[in-house]
Amino acid sequence: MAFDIVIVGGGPAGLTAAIRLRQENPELSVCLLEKGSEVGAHIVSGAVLEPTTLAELFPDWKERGAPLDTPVSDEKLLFLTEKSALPVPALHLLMPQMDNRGNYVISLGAFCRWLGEQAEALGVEIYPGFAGADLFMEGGKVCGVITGDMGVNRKGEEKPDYMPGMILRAKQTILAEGARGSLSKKAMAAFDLRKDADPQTFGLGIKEVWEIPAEKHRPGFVQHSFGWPLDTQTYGGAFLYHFGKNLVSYGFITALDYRNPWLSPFEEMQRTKQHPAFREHFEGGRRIIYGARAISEGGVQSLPHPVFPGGVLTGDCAGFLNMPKIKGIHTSMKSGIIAAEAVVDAIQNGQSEATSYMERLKNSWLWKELHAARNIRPAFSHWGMLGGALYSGIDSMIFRGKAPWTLRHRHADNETLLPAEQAPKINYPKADGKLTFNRAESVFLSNLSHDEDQPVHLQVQDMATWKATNLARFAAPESRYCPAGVYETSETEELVINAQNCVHCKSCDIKDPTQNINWCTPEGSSGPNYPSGM
Ligand SMILES: Cc1cc2nc3c(=O)[nH]c(=O)nc-3n(C[C@H](O)[C@H](O)[C@H](O)COP(=O)(O)OP(=O)(O)OC[C@H]3O[C@@H](n4cnc5c(N)ncnc54)[C@H](O)[C@@H]3O)c2cc1C
Ligand code: SF4
Repeated sequence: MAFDIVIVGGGPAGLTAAIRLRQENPELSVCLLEKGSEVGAHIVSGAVLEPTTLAELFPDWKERGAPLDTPVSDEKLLFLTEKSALPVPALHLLMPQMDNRGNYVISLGAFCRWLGEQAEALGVEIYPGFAGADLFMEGGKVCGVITGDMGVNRKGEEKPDYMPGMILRAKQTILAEGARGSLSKKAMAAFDLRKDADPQTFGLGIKEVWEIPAEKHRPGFVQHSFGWPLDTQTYGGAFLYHFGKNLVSYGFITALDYRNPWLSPFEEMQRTKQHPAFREHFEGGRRIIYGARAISEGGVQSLPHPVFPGGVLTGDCAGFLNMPKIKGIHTSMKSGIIAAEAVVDAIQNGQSEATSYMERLKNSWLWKELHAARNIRPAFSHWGMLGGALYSGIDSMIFRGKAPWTLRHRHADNETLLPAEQAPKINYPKADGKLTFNRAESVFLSNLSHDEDQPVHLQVQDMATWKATNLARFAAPESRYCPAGVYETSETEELVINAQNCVHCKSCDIKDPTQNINWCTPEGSSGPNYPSGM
């Protein structure tokens, strides 16, 4: 099949790019692939939306019925100790990036479904349930993508319902796969796009949605925390947003450059709910959805060159997220708009590379915003939690993001673990089944579908390396960082992979110490089926 443009990924970046392409030139044929069973099925986010880019895309978004129903009404940033919570005073002055006035708490899944409808109304062809499994290369150039085979058994043999992958040819391919995209990783390696960039650094966001009693619901209330339970060298914290009809979105982000291999992001997330500042929000409620996803935290200094022969990178797969704001929706959407305009330009001028993308990015508010935010995340890696918090106050209030230096990211996340014997073990409390839960009960709420009789999509290249490094040196850290309990160590010290539980967060691809685990796309439609509240 041949199109002018193929987009891989139906998140905010890909859908926005699709819409802008057709707004710019309704003659262009645009196809969008989404590996989830429908648009929104694999989407995980907080999500507080800054509506700036949406207003650029559709100035009449209100009349079009965009699902932005809960304006932010009140917000708090708390520094937690084990028993107490200190609110950061004069928040908007000290940390202007945390100012959420004018923003909305949304379900990003519902928002993406709405964007999908807008795209289809403009003539974009959306194919949910189809994963982009490989880049289609010809003459050193990306000429489209190849979708995954369907109907292959665990041994790699064809089943009766076998359907080979399709080649979708395109003049330009827009990769919009979100953090640690599998095709984006291939494109970055094939064209050496990261050669001038700092290592990308990621966080793992784990999230639950709760339904709580109406009398306790405070629509638009936003709370963030830092400090306890993480140690002072680990970056991260919790968020809690009241939205929709008696819903609360609660989650915890743990930076994946953490050092202690005994740390479990899932357990950190569970135990934070027991803190008095969070606990009260869940009392009398019930947990209805669970999910997890990596985010790209590195900022502007970790961005790869986003243009390659035949295509571009947009959104979180490049790393357009503003970490101090904990926001990547409006930035991903903006990169989608800019990418679309550059791609239209390239096609109209018969160019194979959308060379104007970089220049357009550099002239945009997106670049200014990311540039101003660039030193805050690395400050926490350099000076720990308190030093980082102090630096971020100084950077925001005195330098206003214009400090004449740029702090670098020195390590990739897979390089930071200490040997297990040099790190303190962490005793996590047992789940109580009411407020806190174990992984198996949690993954049940991700509504997974995954045919077990298909090739394992978590490819461990070399089991001997796993034994010598992961098991012997780091005490099998994947059994703790995987939020879905996919990895277990058997009694005979073999690695067991429960691939059917994978929620596609991509943390194993990022954090595995020797980069021995490669996350590949499973059959289309596999994975979570998050409902609209997510
Ligand atoms: C827990 C958490 C909380 C967050 N909170 C906020 C917040 O409050 N505000 C905010 O602005 N941002 C927040 N973010 C960040 C925000 O969600 C992301 O920055 C944003 O969703 C990135 O958009 P994207 O389109 O680049 O990628 P994604 O949203 O990740 O979408 C990528 C899509 O591509 C699909 N895909 C991937 N690979 C393939 C493939 N090979 N073939 C086919 N389909 C593919 C995926 O299934 C997915 O649907 C949060 C993120 C997390 C994880
Ligand atoms: S197997 Fe990997 S990608 Fe899947 S849920 Fe676990 S850590 Fe995430």
